[in-house]
Amino acid sequence: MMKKIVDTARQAFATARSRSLDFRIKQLQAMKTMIIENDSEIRKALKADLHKSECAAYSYEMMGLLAEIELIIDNLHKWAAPQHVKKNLTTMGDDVYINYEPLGVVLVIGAWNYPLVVVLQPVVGAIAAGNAVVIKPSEVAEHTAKLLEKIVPRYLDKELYPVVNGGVPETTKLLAERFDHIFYTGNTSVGKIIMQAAAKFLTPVTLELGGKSPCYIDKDCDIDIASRRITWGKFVNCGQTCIAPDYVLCDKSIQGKLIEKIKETLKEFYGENPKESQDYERIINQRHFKRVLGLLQGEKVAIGGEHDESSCYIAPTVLIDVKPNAKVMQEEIFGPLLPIITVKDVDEAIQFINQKEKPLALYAFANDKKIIKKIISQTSSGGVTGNDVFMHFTVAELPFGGVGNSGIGAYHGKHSFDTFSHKRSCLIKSLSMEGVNKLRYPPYTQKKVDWAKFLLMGKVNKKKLGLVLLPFVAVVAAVILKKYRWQLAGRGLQLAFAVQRLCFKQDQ
Ligand SMILES: NC(=O)c1ccc[n+]([C@@H]2O[C@H](COP(=O)([O-])OP(=O)(O)OC[C@H]3O[C@@H](n4cnc5c(N)ncnc54)[C@H](O)[C@@H]3O)[C@@H](O)[C@H]2O)c1
Ligand SMILES: CCCCCCC=O
Repeated sequence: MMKKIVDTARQAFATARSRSLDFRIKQLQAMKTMIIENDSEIRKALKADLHKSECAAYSYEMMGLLAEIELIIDNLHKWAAPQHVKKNLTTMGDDVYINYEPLGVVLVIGAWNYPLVVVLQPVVGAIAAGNAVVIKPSEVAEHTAKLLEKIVPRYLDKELYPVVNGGVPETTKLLAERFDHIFYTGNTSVGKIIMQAAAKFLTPVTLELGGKSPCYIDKDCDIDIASRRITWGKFVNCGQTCIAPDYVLCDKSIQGKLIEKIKETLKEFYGENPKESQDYERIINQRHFKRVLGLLQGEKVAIGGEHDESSCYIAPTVLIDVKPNAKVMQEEIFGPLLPIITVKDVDEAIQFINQKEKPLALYAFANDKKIIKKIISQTSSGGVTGNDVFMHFTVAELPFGGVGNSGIGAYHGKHSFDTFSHKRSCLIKSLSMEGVNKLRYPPYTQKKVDWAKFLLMGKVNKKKLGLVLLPFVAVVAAVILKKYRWQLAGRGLQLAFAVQRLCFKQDQ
């Protein structure tokens, strides 16, 4: 069955219909219509999967997707146009450009936490670049996965963009097929499985993974503002956001104030009891509920800690005086627990961050921008936001992706188009001017090498460059001295060529 789906997509790609820019734009417009016409079904599915409110479903999933589609539609002609490049003296008369061409059949595998946008946003980029795309939503967000399987074929070309649902066995079968690119969003261990499967066919991969994204708060900082921004970023979607601040690093002297402000903010955001708030999501399933709860064991709870297994509810929870070797510090939390670890200064924070795998995001709050710049220059992460959370993710011009353990490659906006395109180097020469090519044909002489150096690399010693230019200077001088122009020009040229020959001979 998987073979048939992939073969059909490949045959459809071979018809070349997905290469036409008009076709791509029509498909993207159809996807936009799909989201608008199925607005309420999408919101219902997201509610059923993660208890997302109607507003959250729109703001965190649909809006970003619609904005991405519009951005791509508006810019596609410009991005897809051949890009002419700077030429050297030997290619001056040629047509030299980069041609953006589709890769072929792409596999997009999505995760469950933002099950609409993390599946469809890469698909938008892949369609824009002219590919066929096999779409594999996460089975863990089953309502959204089923909805996508139902609605995508109603709007998009069925052969070029099939939706395949299923769990590990189905994905394993899909991965046995040959693709021209695999774009995977999910955890790091499965990322390694994907890369291994891709290696069999030398298929390039984009791996959008996760990790423990640190959040440093300098003691000289507006704690009130920092707490509000961090509380939002940590607890939105019940902590199940790839770029959520995973843990806080701060001076012990501000820990108390931080707790107090986070408590106040939680009350403002979710009321006295977050369980009753329509804006507070749930853990995706019992397996993840148990995993997250397991990370709480033995820790000092400063805020929250309440939970209810039957509804997969875990209250926004803050842990204090957490030891660096605690269980909660060994894996990405991906749930509503915020450990605070105290450090004595920014240098200790940097050291702490650098001892761990490179994270997907990094946050730093400080009044003094130099401290933020210092952290940026002495650490590495997929992206950084200073004095806020998430914001680098929202700028389409910035590539979104990880580094090291948090991922390979990036997407969003033009970066998505690039990810799913092959940049083909093209040069078209005329069949005339064969004389110029003598330089590259045997028999080779030092004179030819010197000319090649000059023409290709612009490499010539100043003395020699002066001599090369001498004939032209002589001509100009002769023109100025109108009276003797032809005689002088002739003599000048003769003289210059004689000196030049002498010079090249000496070098050989
Ligand atoms: N970088 C990003 O953009 C981004 C976005 C969302 C989530 N994430 C990360 O994803 C992780 C959470 O997602 P998850 O991994 O739990 O999602 P998941 O369980 O939905 O898995 C992701 C996909 O991998 C497939 N899969 C699972 N096991 C597999 C296997 N053994 N072989 C082949 N395919 C398999 C699933 O079918 C699914 O489609 C977190 O680490 C989070 O940080 C990253
Ligand atoms: C507003 C943040 C959305 C992030 C979605 C991708 C990561 O989980």
